[in-house]
Amino acid sequence: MISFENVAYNYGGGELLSEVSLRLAPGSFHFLTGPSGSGKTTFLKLAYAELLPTSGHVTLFDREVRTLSRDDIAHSRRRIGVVHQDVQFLDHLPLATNVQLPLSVSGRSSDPRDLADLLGWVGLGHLSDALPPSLSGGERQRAALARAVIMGPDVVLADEPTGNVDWEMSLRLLKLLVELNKMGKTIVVATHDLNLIRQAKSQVAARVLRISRRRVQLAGADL
Ligand SMILES: Nc1ncnc2c1ncn2[C@@H]1O[C@H](COP(=O)(O)OP(=O)(O)OP(=O)(O)O)[C@@H](O)[C@H]1O
Repeated sequence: MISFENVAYNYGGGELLSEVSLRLAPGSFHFLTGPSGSGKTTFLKLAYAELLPTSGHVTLFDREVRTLSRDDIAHSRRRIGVVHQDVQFLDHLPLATNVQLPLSVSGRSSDPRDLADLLGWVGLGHLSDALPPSLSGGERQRAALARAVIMGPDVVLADEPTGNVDWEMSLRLLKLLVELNKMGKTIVVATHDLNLIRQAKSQVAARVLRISRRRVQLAGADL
């Protein structure tokens, strides 16, 4: 699905990530953890070709990102749903319109029943007409997840999806991500929350990637 081969990245200062080689296999579930500022968001941006590696190779769906045209990148991105750390909505538009925005932007029509099903799945069916500023943190995160999957992506990348919510809501979001994985989607969740990772391990065969001293390594079972 997505692979990194000897990837390094720097923003112009010192190297932030180096010698990153790994493969996110279809249907896999990975957590990505590491201290604040270690490069989790940067890793995710490399994984959806928002950033190109300084050196090494990132391959998306069997194609090296540097060989992709702008259109190819847009096409690949449709197969990747991203839940950003800093969830943004268009505040003057109702929740349902915000969630279906990726479809409208790509010129595809949406079946109102599919949208209702999706909002129901994330537990926001009753809030489809609500404006984003009226939503709680957990509601915003669930709306962001719905928006990330509305195009039917193969891969979901979630950056601290439980960053600003309580434990109960974290578990609810985790359950949704696990359900997506059971539907066959490849999932990567960047998180600081080791309790969430421990909790997930009883529900899904998740692997844990840890960023430490610029390297991304598979963590052992000692979380
Ligand atoms: N556009 C940018 N230009 C320059 N430096 C950047 C840029 N974006 C991020 N950085 C720096 O790169 C480092 C890694 O940032 P990144 O957001 O990837 O870390 P993170 O592990 O996701 O952090 P957090 O857990 O706090 O969200 C940080 O020191 C950050 O300040």
